[in-house]
Formats: sequence, C-alpha cells, structure tokens
Amino acid sequence: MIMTFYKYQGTGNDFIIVDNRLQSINKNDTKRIERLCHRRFGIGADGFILLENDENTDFKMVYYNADGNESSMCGNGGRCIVAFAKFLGLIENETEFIAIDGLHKAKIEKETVQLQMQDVTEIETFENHQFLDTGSPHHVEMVSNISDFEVRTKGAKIRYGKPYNATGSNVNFVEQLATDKFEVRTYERGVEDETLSCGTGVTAVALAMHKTAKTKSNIVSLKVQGGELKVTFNSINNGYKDIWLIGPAELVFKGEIEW
Ligand SMILES: N[C@@H](CCC[C@H](N)C(=O)O)C(=O)O
Repeated sequence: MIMTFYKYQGTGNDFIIVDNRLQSINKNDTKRIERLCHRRFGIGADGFILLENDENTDFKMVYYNADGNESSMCGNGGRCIVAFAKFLGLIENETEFIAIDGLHKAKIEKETVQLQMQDVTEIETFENHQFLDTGSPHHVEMVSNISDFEVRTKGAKIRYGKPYNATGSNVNFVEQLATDKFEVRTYERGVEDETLSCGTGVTAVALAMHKTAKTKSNIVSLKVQGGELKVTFNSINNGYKDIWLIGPAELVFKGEIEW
C-alpha cells in the first residue's frame, strides 16, 4: 500500500503525520514505524502521529515515539497535528481534540499554535531535581554551562537509572537566562537521544521553575535548541491549571512511501 505522509516540525521536534481517518494503517507495526522514523533508512523523525476520527471531538491524536512504540502525550506533536487538521480543512482556528492524556483545546494564529495542557496537581521536589507529569513524565534538573553539557550521556544515565528504571523518564537540563526565561535541553525517552525541543518538557520546566521559586512569572519563555516556546499558566492551591504551550508549527514537506 502507498501511504501519503506529511512531515511537520515544531521548534525542531519533527514528526511524520498521517491522516488515518479511513483506518488504513496497521497500528501495531512497531518495526515499520521505527524504520520510517530512522534518519538514514527512513523519512526521519522524532515521532510518528496518526490523525483519526473521534465521536466527540474534532479528531483523535495517536502518538508513537521514534522507537515505534505508542507513547504518552507529545506537546510539540500536539501543536503540529492541530496545524495539520487546519491544513486538511477539518478545523478553522480553534479546536478540541482527544489524545492519550485526555481532551485538549488549541488555537491557531498564523504560524503559532497554542495548545492547552492537562492540569498538573503534583510536582515532586528533591534536593537537585523535580519530577512531574505534564502528559509525559519529566525529570527537571538545573545545570550550569548548558551549551557544553553532555545531554546524551548524562540524560541516558538518569533515564535508565533509579527510580525510573525500564519505564524511564524524559530528562530536562535547565539554565536560567532571566527572571522569566530559561534555556532547556532535553533527552527524550523513546528517541533515546537529545531532541531539538520537547513540548511537554518545557511545560514541566516552566512549572517546576515556578514551584521552586526560580521565577514568579506565570508567562515563561523557554529557549530550546530549535527555537523558542512560551508556557503560560495559573497557579492554584495544589498545583497549576490553564496551562498553555505556545509556539510555531510548520509543514516541511509531503511525500508518499510504501507502508
Ligand atoms: N516530544 C515530546 C514528548 C514525546 C513523548 C516522550 N518521548 C515520552 O515518551 O514521554 C513533546 O514535545 O512533548
């Protein structure tokens, strides 16, 4: 079967997106998805996303990591699939869709997609790091000289180490640039490498930095390897609500490939 795919990127976190409203894709073909995401043997991407029909919302997002396994929520992928839904004519500038972690609202303004994330009620705070789930699990740790930091080796050690073990966690290294601005580099679980950006990751960083009083602002800028994102939120008694991840999402190219 010939499959039409669309390659999208959001601050350098890149995805293969396929319109699967006709259910033509075999969703359990882990090896095939891994090969398509491979940067030498395939199209190349950090993740693979299916857009499917949903009875109660505009569409459903099904997300796979580059290793071919279905995973938890992807924030940048969520912003990219919203841009794709608009490209398909499924939505205009506002939408509600369903993903693995629940309902998401989103808004589009030119190239910028704002994605509402789930409320966060728990941030575990340790001496040198925080751990929280923003749709995907994230370890957040402050470092100095982030541009020279060995993200891949140090990230892998934390991702596979205790207490995360085989299930793992994404790992974000952070350096403060201003009162409301941080630089973030992320080791992504399922890609098993540093990616140029991670949407659930910068969301976790913004909330963790607020929780630990590194910032008082509820509008936080995050510099990532592939550009800049913003996270806005409201602080409540037991956590954070009205969390929005904001940044660009772009169609890079369209193609056809044997599935
Ligand atoms: N790139 C993502 C996160 C994707 C999921 C992650 N790799 C995991 O398995 O937890 C994002 O933008 O949020």
